[in-house]
Amino acid sequence: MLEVRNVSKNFGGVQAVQSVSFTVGDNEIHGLIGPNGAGKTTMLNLISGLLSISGGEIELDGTPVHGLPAEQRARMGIARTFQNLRLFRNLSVRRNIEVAEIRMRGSKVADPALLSDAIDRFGLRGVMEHTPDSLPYGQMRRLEIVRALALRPKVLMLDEPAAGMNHAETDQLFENLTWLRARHPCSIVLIEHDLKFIMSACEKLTVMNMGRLLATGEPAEISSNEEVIKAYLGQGTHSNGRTKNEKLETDA
Ligand SMILES: Nc1ncnc2c1ncn2[C@@H]1O[C@H](COP(=O)(O)OP(=O)(O)OP(=O)(O)O)[C@@H](O)[C@H]1O
Repeated sequence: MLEVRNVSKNFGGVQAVQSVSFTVGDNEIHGLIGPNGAGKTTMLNLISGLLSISGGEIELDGTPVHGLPAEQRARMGIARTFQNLRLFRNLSVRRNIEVAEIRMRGSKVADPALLSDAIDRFGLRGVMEHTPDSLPYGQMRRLEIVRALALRPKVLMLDEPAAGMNHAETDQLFENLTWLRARHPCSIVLIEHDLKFIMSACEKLTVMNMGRLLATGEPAEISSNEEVIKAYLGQGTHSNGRTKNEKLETDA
């Protein structure tokens, strides 16, 4: 179980995260949502250790992790993908996966069967010797997820995994995450703007707005929460589940 308690982060005068608390249960798919600039990516960076907290506590299975370096947290099972992909562009897909494994575990492949199954499931088997740049965007995002599995995560954090994907790819991603949880039980924390995806994929949601916690609970509770509707959902949802803001950004 991942517990975030009263966590804050200041960048100089900017209070990006202000005393936010939420809990991610074992084997739960938990969505982190909110408008642009709400502090979602900052929260993922604080949990993974890319940034240090200004206040509060983060615990994994009762062990405080907020004082530990990112690599140690990764070894304990906190894995993630990035909003802007961070793949080794000059290495093959195979090496990208192996490097993650070597760096974090000190052994080549900790769970070869899991990785092999994930490579098949996420459609990477036929492109193992290709470099990431030669792959369609959706496949690069899938590679990031498989690479994170090399750490055999307890908590897998995905920053906008459906960004840039078409409807068919988003549906496939949903099926893949369902498959993954059955194959390798772990908690999944998802940042996503695709509300249709998030509402069907997640069992719990945490909503942030301007650095603060707006609400945390089950999707049905959240979608009828007046404050959430006012700050986020009420921005106008399009048929693809995206908000007006995003549509405008896409159009720009
Ligand atoms: N390294 C940084 N230095 C200064 N300010 C930062 C830094 N990183 C984030 N911020 C600020 O913190 C706030 C929260 O940003 P963050 O990227 O976490 O939001 P977000 O909810 O992930 O937004 P989006 O949905 O657009 O990705 C914003 O005001 C942002 O400008």
